[in-house]
Amino acid sequence: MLSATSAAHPLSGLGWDEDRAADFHPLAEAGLLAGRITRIDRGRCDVLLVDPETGEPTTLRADTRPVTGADTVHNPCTGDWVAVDPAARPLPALTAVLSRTTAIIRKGAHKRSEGQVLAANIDTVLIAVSLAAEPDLGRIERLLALAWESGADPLIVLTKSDVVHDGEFVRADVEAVAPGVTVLTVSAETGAGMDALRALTTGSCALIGQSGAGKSTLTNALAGTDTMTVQQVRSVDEKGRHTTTTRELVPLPGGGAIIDTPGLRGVGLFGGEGIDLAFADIDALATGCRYDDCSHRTEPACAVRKALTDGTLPERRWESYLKLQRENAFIASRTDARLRAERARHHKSRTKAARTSHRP
Ligand SMILES: Nc1nc2c(ncn2[C@@H]2O[C@H](COP(=O)(O)OP(=O)(O)OP(=O)(O)O)[C@@H](O)[C@H]2O)c(=O)[nH]1
Ligand SMILES: [Zn+2]
Repeated sequence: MLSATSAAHPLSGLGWDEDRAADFHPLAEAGLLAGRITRIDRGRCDVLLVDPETGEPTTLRADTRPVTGADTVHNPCTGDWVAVDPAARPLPALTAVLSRTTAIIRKGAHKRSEGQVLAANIDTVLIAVSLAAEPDLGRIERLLALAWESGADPLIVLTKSDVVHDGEFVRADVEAVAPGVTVLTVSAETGAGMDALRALTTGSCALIGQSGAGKSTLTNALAGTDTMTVQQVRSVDEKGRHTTTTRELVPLPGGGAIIDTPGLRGVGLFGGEGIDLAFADIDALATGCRYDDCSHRTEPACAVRKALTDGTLPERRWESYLKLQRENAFIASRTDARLRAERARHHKSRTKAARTSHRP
């Protein structure tokens, strides 16, 4: 499991470093243990930490409720570094979630304007795309925006290269929609490309992508284990059934760790900076427009429209960009409205409390 090469700290392979240790210092003084959440389900989580008696890594089941509240983005999730009170009864309990360096956050389900955290404290977001089906470039752009927004580096992994002959062509198409992002072609089946992938997954990684993209198979191949259940029946339409139901962090033999996530169907974005990074080419084009505030609609000397006319910027990509921008503006407005409502409520209850206290 965790290699013994990390003489410094048994969890350094998982990203425990001096900064985190410094953050944690006062909590350690209070008798709490530092650990990383490897999986989480309904009020409980598994935390990988160092057993204070043996000095060896061990997994402890802990209660997440003391640090769980209405603010979904700040609730503990897989990959979080946490403080555990080992003496809590009837179960050890989480008492704090350390601040995150990165986090993949998507828009929560049910059209609510809150975020759902898929994975925390990762260095690389692996976007798995199956070569067995026609790649959906729009979906890849969306996942790239989600990945960039997390603060981690995206890496695209085209899976199942053994089932196609035109893998290199697809790779060129995908590279064209992923400026600045490495695109690897792999087969977990034959092992092709897996060494290159291993070389790039030495830190903490999270795998995202559609159901059936081969995420669990990749996780198992990288981890050299069968921790994740792989879909047994492969559907003809490649949509697959959802096999992975929980996000799990699996330590990798060469150091580092991988978090497998359940297949994502519709991914709503939560935050817009990732869009700008995913469409860095459009950003760069826009600097060539005559007007700084060009809307790229009717202004003269618009570099974006020129690129659309001469085909340098494909219409599909431009539409995809506008769509994500619109969606993000909508989310931002809803989030602000919710925050405004919250503040108003808070204000109202404070005013009411003040009035009551002034009445006889
Ligand atoms: N031929 C071939 N099949 C593969 C490869 N990798 C995965 N598969 C198959 O693709 C199917 C889906 O793989 P999974 O790993 O379960 O996909 P997943 O992305 O984890 O799916 P969810 O857990 O539902 O999100 C399984 O039948 C795998 O055997 C590969 O490299 N080559
Ligand atoms: Zn313009």
